[in-house]
Amino acid sequence: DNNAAQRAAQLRALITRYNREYYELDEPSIPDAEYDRLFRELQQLEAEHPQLLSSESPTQKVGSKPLTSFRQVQHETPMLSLDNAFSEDEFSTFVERIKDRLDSSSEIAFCCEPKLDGAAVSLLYEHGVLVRGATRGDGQTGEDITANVRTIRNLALQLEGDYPDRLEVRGEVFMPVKAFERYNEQALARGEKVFANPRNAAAGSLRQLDSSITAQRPLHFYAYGMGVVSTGTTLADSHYERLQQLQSWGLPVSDEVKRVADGGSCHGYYQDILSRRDALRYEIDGVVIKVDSIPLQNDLGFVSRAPRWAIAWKFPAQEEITT
Ligand SMILES: Cc1c[n+]2nc(N)[nH]c2nc1OC(C)C
Repeated sequence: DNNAAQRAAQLRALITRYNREYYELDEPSIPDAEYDRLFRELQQLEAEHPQLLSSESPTQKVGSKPLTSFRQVQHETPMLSLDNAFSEDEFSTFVERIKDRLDSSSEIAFCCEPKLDGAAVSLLYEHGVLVRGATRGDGQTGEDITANVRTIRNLALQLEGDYPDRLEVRGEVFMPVKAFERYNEQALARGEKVFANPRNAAAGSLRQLDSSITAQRPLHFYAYGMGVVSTGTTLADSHYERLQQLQSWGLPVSDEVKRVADGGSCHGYYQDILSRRDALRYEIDGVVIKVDSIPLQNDLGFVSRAPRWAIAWKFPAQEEITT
């Protein structure tokens, strides 16, 4: 609406002037915190009204003074961590414990996913528009990295289909291996810092205060779950089908996700992904096995911050490649 457009124009003029003061006159007329507030207000306006976004905006140009800190975000539902299994026996114990708790003799379906070695994020879409990105932080409080997640190469800024009014998507931001190697080569040639591994590259790029630097990093995203979803939305009662719903709304999900009929079949999935580990476009450090039924997940609940209904089954550590 046009008062958003007027406010955005006013902010662009102010920030452009403060950039000039900061870079050319080296005598900023306002404190950093005030500049940060205005800059974030413009970023937020542009996130909520994509039509206001222009390449001329100071939020899109390298020359803008970087933020001095990130704002905090309180996750409406905690972003959980995962218990680990390091062997077949430990995984089998996980399955047996679930069967005992559910007192179910019938088989339980599981959703099997690759465990990407990147950085977990929460993405909030309102009326189909990406309005906020946040790091996991401590699970309760994360950092607002909206400007940075907007630079992710394969991310929909606008959803499609019959998406909910309000949808929080959770997933992993990662740097594909080839892009990581290319990035490091170029950084080395420019005498700049190289990253030890794709996980550090993704996490480091997301925590960049200057989003125009993040924009130069080839980041990707795969969704693996939902956070808050507006009431009245009909969601599948299968995790696997919920991931398909996310795909139908235009969100990327790894094509290695599979649903299997019982705990025994997870071993085959683990071995299959392990055997193809070096051929995958992204680094993984295991697989994540989840009870597929949402009602059963709710019956099982969580222990402290890790769900009883999911486990990360980790691979043996790869011999460290030294770059
Ligand atoms: C922390 C986490 C990480 N991952 N990674 C995948 N693929 N799924 C997944 N789920 C997670 O947590 C949910 C089980 C809540």
